[in-house]
Amino acid sequence: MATLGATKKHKVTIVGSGNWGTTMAKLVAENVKAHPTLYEETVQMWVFEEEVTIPTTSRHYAPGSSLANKPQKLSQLINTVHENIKYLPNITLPPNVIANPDLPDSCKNSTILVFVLPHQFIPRVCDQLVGKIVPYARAISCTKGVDVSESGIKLLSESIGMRLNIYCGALSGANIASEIAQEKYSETTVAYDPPPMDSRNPTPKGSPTSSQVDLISPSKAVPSARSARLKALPSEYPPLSHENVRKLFHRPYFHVRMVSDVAGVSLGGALKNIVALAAGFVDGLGWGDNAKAAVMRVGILEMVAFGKAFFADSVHTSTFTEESCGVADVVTSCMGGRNFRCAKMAIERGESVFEIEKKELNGQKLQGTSTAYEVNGFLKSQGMEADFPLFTAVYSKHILEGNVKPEQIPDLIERKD
Ligand SMILES: NC(=O)C1=CN([C@@H]2O[C@H](COP(=O)(O)OP(=O)(O)OC[C@H]3O[C@@H](n4cnc5c(N)ncnc54)[C@H](O)[C@@H]3O)[C@@H](O)[C@H]2O)C=CC1
Ligand SMILES: O=C(CO)COP(=O)(O)O
Repeated sequence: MATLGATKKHKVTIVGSGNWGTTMAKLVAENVKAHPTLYEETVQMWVFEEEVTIPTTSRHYAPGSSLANKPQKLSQLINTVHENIKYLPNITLPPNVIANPDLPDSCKNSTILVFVLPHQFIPRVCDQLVGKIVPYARAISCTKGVDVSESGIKLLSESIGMRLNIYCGALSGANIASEIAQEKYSETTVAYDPPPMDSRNPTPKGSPTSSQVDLISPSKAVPSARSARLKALPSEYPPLSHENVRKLFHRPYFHVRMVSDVAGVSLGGALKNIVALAAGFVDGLGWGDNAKAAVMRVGILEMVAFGKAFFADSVHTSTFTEESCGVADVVTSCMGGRNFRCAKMAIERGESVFEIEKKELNGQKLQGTSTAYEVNGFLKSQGMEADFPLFTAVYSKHILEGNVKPEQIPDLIERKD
């Protein structure tokens, strides 16, 4: 897409700086540098500030220095050594990543906000940004989870969009962050359904009209959520077409497929974390690959069924089967994801997943446990727990602590018809 007439460039902020957040900052910073007509050269990365001490195993540990063994602010350390030694150790960040602990300041005048936070922190972070961002900003949610409240279930993209009155797409895929940070090949799916006023493309045949698209419309699952009117992206900025959004994320080692199914992409990433816990439980019992495959098969069916039941108007089933954010993410997460690894360790050591998370993840957060809890609460409210036996079994075992033993999973997920 040509940038003819554009006099401004997009400013990008990564909202989050964990394992995936820092990896995102790295690859986006590489891309803004590669596309200087579209994007400003520096990328802000909001850091939830904490004090860290450089571990003796770090390449930045200098025994005699005044900073050795002294707690330092994580944001300052990142800007000094160009590494997030706590959440993404041993990976050098490009110098155009600027760590910033001040949330509104990090997002000031940014036209693109990339949300990469554990999902439980999204509401509070968004609330702090209300009125502090440009009204025509656009967001992409890279977070995996859902937002369940008394009013129903929302995708995180919906939740971010509604809280901030902006458009929000989603990025999700078979994406173990540490592999991507090391520039090992992987694929991802970016769902971005740009309003025609952003893309400045002639509206393709069969597409919704401008007046339909410039509303943030909640899915049917949230009947009471409000709709908000989007503010057009000023014409001084390059259009946010699929092509230009792709340029922000695509790297030679990180291949992006653009789609329009925001609901499918968001749901796949959220629900696969429940499946990964189940895979960890059966692996922890020493049951081997066949058991894991059985759990994955049932989990994928429940993911599709969940989309059809609660997001029927928006989800395309093919997103789960054809794109990286569906089956491929289930596979990688059930082989090496944190949810899988912690669930497996929990069974092997006879401890709860929560204890393992605290002991083993050094501040990183699991999303499967809270998602299992939230999805179960929603299913219960719909009287549909029995329709999702795998999601229900994971919740029963690990949130209610011992109602169900992992050995019971095969019987619980067996179809009764
Ligand atoms: N790590 C991975 O391989 C991948 C992660 N994701 C998703 O990305 C999202 C973010 O995960 P990661 O970047 O891996 O984070 P992480 O789990 O590595 O780190 C936790 C982050 O939460 C922050 N934090 C702690 N307390 C906070 C608070 N009160 N308010 C705000 N932030 C707080 C910490 O500073 C840290 O940045 C999750 O939804 C995850 O499922 C998606 C794909 C890959
Ligand atoms: O989402 C992921 C891989 O795509 C990472 O999953 P975990 O959070 O379980 O590590």
